[in-house]
Amino acid sequence: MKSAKNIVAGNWKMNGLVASLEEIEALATLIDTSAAADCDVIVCPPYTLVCSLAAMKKQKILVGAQDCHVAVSGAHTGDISALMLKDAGASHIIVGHSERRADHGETSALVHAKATAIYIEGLKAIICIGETEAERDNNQTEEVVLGQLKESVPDDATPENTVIAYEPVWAIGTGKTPTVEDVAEIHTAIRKALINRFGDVGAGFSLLYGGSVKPSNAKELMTAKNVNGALVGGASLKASDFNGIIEAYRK
Ligand SMILES: O=C(CO)COP(=O)(O)O
Repeated sequence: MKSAKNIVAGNWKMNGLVASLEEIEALATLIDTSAAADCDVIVCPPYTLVCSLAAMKKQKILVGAQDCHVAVSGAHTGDISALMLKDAGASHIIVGHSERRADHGETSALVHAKATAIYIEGLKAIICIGETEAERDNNQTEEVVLGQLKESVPDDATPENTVIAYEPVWAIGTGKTPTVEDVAEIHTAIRKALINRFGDVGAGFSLLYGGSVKPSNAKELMTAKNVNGALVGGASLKASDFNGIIEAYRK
C-alpha cells in the first residue's frame, strides 16, 4: 500500500499582480536555503500569473490554477480550459472550491466533470469539499463532506491525478479552525470512504486540510491523523508565512 504524499499548496484566490511574483523569488530562496521539506509545494496564482510563474522555472515550486472549464475550447467567453492551463505550464488545478460553489453555484456534478477534463489533459485535480457553519451546527459535517466526496470525485481518480482538500467553509479566512481532533475525525472518515470505494489505493490519496492555516498552527494541524498537507489561502501570499507553513514538513 502506497502512503500519501505530503503537499503544501497555496491558493492566491483573486490576489496578485505581476509585482507579486517577487514573493515567488523570495519563497524559492527560502526553500533553497532551508532544510529539505518532506512535501511538494504548489502555488496557484490567478490565471493572469500562471504563465509568468511557470516561466520562472522554480524547480521546487509546482504551478497550479484555481479553476477550469469542462470543455477543451470553444465559445465560452471568459472561461479557461484545462488544456490552456497545461499549455501555460500548470500541473495542478483546484476545482470545487467553496467560493466557486457559493459564488457561481457550482455543483458537485460540475466539479466531477471538471476533474474529468483535467484528467484528459494529464493534469492533477485538487478537489475541494467542506461543510458550512450551519451544516456543522446541524451535525451534518460527515454527511455533507462524504456526499460531496462521492459526487465530486470521478471513478477514474487515482492518487496520481487527484488530491482531496477538506476545507470547512466557516474556517476559511476567519482565523477559526476546527480542533485537531475534529480534523483527524473527518479526515479519517474521508480516508475510509476512499478505501471503501477504491480499495487499498484509497490510502494513497493526499488529503489536505484548508482554512486559516498559518505558521503558528500548521505543525499541529499537519500532524493530525490522515492529514497530508495544507491548502493555504491568505498565508500563501507572503513568502515568509508560506515558508513557515512548509516548515511543518522540515525535520
Ligand atoms: O480557502 C482556502 C484555501 O483554498 C483557505 O483560505 P485561508 O487560508 O485564507 O483561510
